[in-house]
Amino acid sequence: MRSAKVGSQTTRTTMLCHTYTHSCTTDDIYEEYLIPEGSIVVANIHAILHDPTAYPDPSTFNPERLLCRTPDGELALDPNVPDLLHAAFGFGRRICPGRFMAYQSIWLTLASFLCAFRIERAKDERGVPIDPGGEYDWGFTNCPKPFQCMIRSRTEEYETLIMRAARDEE
Ligand code: HEM
Repeated sequence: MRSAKVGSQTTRTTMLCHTYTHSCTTDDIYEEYLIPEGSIVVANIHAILHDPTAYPDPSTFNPERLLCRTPDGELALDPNVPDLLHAAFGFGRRICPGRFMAYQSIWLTLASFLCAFRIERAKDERGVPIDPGGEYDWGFTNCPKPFQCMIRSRTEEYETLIMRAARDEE
């Protein structure tokens, strides 16, 4: 990761282009490039979050990369791994104002979901687990391509609760 002066802000980025988002308030130099005043600049968040020097083997789904053991043997967030939030919500004056709500909503949704459901690979007709493949669409934002999986409630109690909530919604 490198630092680039963009207008009056300092932005951590690996690639700049003149297409979208931040508008330079003065002429600026990034490496050998002149970025004239008024240029629109977008940070390549995908490249930042796939920087192999910060996140080795970045395309592998490996949430453990963010964890370490404390001297007491407890699991904790590894302070040596750059925080994903540094880049995911943008930068400077135009940083996403919904980031706190988004982050808390994602945390609550995932924690509730994982508490109530077990997610496993789907099985074929012979009972062999089907590998989801891990392919992604390409675009301005990337989503996984559709894949099969098996979602089951972890306990009968959860199942009753979920069925009751679904009935109440009808
Ligand atoms: C995971 C969820 C979200 C992600 C990853 C995300 C990411 C981003 C990013 C990258 C930007 C551009 C920042 C920049 O120009 O540097 C942005 C802008 C913005 N986001 Fe979000 N966002 C999320 C959720 C939300 C939510 C929940 C809200 C509102 C409740 C929201 C409202 C906005 C607004 C209004 C802007 C434009 C800010 C401006 O141009 O001044 N976002 N977001």
